[in-house]
Amino acid sequence: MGRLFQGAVVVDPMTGQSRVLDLLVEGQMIAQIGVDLETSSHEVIDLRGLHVLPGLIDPHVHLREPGQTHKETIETGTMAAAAGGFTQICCMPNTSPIVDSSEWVTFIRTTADRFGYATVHPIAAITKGSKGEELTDFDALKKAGAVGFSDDGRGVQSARVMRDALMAAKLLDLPIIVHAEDETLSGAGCMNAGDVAQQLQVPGILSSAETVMIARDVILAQETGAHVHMCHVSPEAAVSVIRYAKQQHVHVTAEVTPHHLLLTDELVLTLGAQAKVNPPLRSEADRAACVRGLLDGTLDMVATDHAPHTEEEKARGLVSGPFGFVGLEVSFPLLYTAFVKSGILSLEKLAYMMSTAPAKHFHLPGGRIEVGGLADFVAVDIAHERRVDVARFRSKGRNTPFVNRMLYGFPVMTIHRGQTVFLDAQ
Ligand SMILES: NC(=O)N[C@@H](CC(=O)O)C(=O)O
Ligand SMILES: [Zn+2]
Repeated sequence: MGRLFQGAVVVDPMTGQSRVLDLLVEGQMIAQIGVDLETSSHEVIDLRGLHVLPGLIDPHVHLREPGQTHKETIETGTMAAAAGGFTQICCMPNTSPIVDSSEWVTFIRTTADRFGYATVHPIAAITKGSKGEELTDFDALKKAGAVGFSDDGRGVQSARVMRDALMAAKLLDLPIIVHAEDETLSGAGCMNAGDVAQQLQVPGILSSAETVMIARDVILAQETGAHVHMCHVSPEAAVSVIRYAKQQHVHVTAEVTPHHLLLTDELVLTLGAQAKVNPPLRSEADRAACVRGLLDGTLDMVATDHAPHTEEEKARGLVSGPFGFVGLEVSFPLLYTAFVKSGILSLEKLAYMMSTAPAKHFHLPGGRIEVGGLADFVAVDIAHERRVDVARFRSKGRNTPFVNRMLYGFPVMTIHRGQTVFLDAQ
C-alpha cells in the first residue's frame, strides 16, 4: 500500500509547467505520477486546491547546535524548516564550538536524521575556530558529509588564506561559501552606512565592506578555477561584480535573502534592533538591484539566512544586540506574495530558485518531482491570506521584521522522504 496524494497542481520548475496530477508515494520514493491514478489499494490524501512544489532547499541556516541551544536546536530548527516547506537545509558552522572537525559534522547529520523533519547538510568551517588563519581538514570534513566550507558570521580577512582554501576546495569539487566582509571597513557598524545611520547617529557598515571582498574572491576564484558561492548578497555594486564575473565565466554562484529583496534601512527607524541583520538592510537602490539580479539570474538562489536569537538578546538594542532574523517559516509566503502574486515572477521560477538551483549548485538530491526521485515535496495554499503569527513558530526564534504581515502561500503539508513532517492544524 502506498500513499496517493491526489489532485494538487504539481509545479515543475524544470519545464516551467504546472498541471493537476496525482503522486503515488511508496516508502521514501515517488513511484508514479499521473492523471487519475488508481486509488483502491492506497491511502488517499486529498490535495485539491493546493499547489505542490519540490521540497524547498535552504543553503544558509543557523541551527545554533552545538552550544547555543537557548536560541535554537537541531530539533526546533528542522521543525521550523518543515513548517516552512523546506525538506533540506545547509547549516552554518558558527556554533559553539565552531564546526571545524568531522565529529561535529557527523553529530549534526545524525541528530537531524534521528528527528527526521528535514535533511541537514552541514557546511564546515574554512579555518580552525573560524579564526581566519589555519585551514581545517577539508578531506576529512567532506568524508563526514560537509557540502561546502564557510567561516560565515565572519569574513576571511586574509586573501592568502582564501586563495589556499579555494585551491583545497577545488580538489574536492566543493564550494567555498563566502561571508563577504572586510572588517577594516565594516568596523563596529550596526546598520547600513547612509542617511538613516547618520540621522540615528549610530556607526554604519559600508557597502564596500561587502563588495570589495566579493570582488577579491571572484578574482581568486577565476585564478584558481574553484567554485565560490556568495552568501546573502546585498549592495548594488556587489550584484554588478557578480554579473561581470559570470560574463567572464568565473565559477561563481550567489544567494539573496527575502529581507534584502523586500526591505530597506528605513525600517531601522521604526523597528530598531528587530531590523538589525548582517549584511545590513541597505538602500532602495540596493534592494531594487537585488531583485533585478534575481530576475536576470545573476543571483542564483534564495537563502533565508535563518538566524534565531532570543528576545532578551535582541532587547539589548540596535547598537549592542545581535545581528539576524529568523526566516524558515516565512520565506516562501513572503516571496510568493511579493513576486508571484504580483506577476513579477512565475511560481515555477520561484520553485527553481528555492529548490532546484540550490540542489544543482550544492550537488544535493531533490529539487524536482520525478518518478524514482525522493518523495520530498510541499503543498502550499495560494488561495488564502494568513498573518505571520510568531507565536505559532516552531523555531525558538521570534526575531522577524515581518511579524504580522498578511501573506499568501503558506505551506499546508510537508512530505520528507515519504513521511508527513508538517501538517497545518488550522
Ligand atoms: N546574518 C546575521 O545577521 N547573523 C548570522 C551570521 C551570518 O549569517 O553572517 C548569525 O549567525 O546570527
Ligand atoms: Zn553571513
